[in-house]
Amino acid sequence: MTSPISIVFHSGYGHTAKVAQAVAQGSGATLLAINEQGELPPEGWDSLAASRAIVFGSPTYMGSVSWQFKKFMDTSSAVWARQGWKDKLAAGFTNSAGINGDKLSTLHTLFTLSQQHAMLWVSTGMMPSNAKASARDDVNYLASFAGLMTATPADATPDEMVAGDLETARLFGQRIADSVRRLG
Ligand SMILES: Cc1cc2nc3c(=O)[nH]c(=O)nc-3n(C[C@H](O)[C@H](O)[C@H](O)COP(=O)(O)O)c2cc1C
Repeated sequence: MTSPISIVFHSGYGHTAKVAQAVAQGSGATLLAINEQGELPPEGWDSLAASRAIVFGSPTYMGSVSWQFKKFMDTSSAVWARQGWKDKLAAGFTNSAGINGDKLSTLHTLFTLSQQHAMLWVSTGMMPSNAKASARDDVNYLASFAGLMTATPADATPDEMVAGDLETARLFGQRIADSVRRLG
């Protein structure tokens, strides 16, 4: 059976793809990768049209989404014109090198995209790990509420990503799947 949840994402070097896979593990979502030309796979737009929830994912490049993701955003204006995604659930995630790195700016871009499409935004719904005893591997160590944030040191490979961040991504995926079940 096709999943009611799609994850549409771009990843230049494989790190955001790893996060997307973890969100998919938690949510059972279908992955739709935007390629280096900023294009969806052939079935992509139809899959999005059939989805109950769409999760947007992009690396943070220069404090915003990648140009490939922005091309997808601008192409989605055709869907916007007929309000094709109205009342679908939406959520977003971004990965970058810095612990901060202006990731919130990217999440705001994804949120604004969802609101232009009249979608219903799902937050992380997770408490932060922000106590003295908290460790980098704890769930939601980056303390993000608006959407999922993960941070990968600039010289780390996708296989060296922080396990706690990937667990946070799985839990975020579970919350999106729960939201789909609850809201129908
Ligand atoms: C063009 C470019 C711009 C970047 N800008 C930022 C930035 O603004 N903030 C940050 O923390 N990291 C920045 N980075 C680092 C990436 O976010 C980081 O390497 C990330 O893991 C890349 O994800 P990807 O492998 O999915 O492309 C930038 C990397 C590139 C290539």
